[in-house]
Amino acid sequence: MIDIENLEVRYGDFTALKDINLHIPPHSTCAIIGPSGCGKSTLLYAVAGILKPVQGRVFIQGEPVKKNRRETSLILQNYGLLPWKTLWDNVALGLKIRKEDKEILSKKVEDIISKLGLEKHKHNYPSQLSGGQQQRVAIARALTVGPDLLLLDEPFSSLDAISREILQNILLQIHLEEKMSLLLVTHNIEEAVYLGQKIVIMEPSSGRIAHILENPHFGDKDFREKLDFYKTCMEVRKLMEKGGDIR
Ligand SMILES: Nc1ncnc2c1ncn2[C@@H]1O[C@H](COP(=O)(O)OP(=O)(O)OP(=O)(O)O)[C@@H](O)[C@H]1O
Repeated sequence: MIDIENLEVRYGDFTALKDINLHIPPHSTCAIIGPSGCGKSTLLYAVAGILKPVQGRVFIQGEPVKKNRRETSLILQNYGLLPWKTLWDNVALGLKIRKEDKEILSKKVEDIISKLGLEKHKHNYPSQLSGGQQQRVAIARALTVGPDLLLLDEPFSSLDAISREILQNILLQIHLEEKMSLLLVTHNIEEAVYLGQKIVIMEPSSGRIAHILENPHFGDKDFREKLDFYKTCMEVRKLMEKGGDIR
């Protein structure tokens, strides 16, 4: 699905990413974790085609990455909802832009609103919704266009622990049902371990990957209640604490 080869990204003279090599197979998930400023969002934006590398390449499904790839959906931290549009219209936005047939659009929007448990609020505006509901709307909007790759930048960082877990469950369910690949940036170890089939740990400040961990327990909806979950969280924590020493 995603192949990153020797990627280097700079902001002016500052090197934000260096020597990034990563393979993410089709229909799989990957969580990128590391301290603030280590380059997580930069990596996500390079995969989204928003940032151009100075060296190296990113391929999606064998094609060099380009901005506005139709089958890639990006969800940002601030949800990106239009405050003057209702929940229904916000969800419909991507399909309207693509000039989808009205009847098909309506059916797709209703289906996804129902899947994400938002029916009761469909005529409300974003300001009338909680943070968790707004995040669900952002996910619903991203899903209407049928992406094969969903990119998420700290999607649940502003939510309380329970709302966060509910949305993580929804995301896992959608991934398991629709087989869409997920690439997720997070600060949160539990989130990375629950949602990452592959967990990429970034070095604190060199812009490099410190470690890539395969997560054999990924996909178990009850994983959080199992000892292996805590063991994997501890493993990630230790690797993060070792920081630059682990390469
Ligand atoms: N537009 C920019 N111009 C210059 N430097 C930037 C720019 N955007 C990010 N950086 C720098 O690049 C580095 C990586 O930033 P990035 O946002 O990718 O980190 P991050 O790991 O996502 O951080 P956070 O967890 O705080 O969101 C940081 O040192 C940051 O200061």
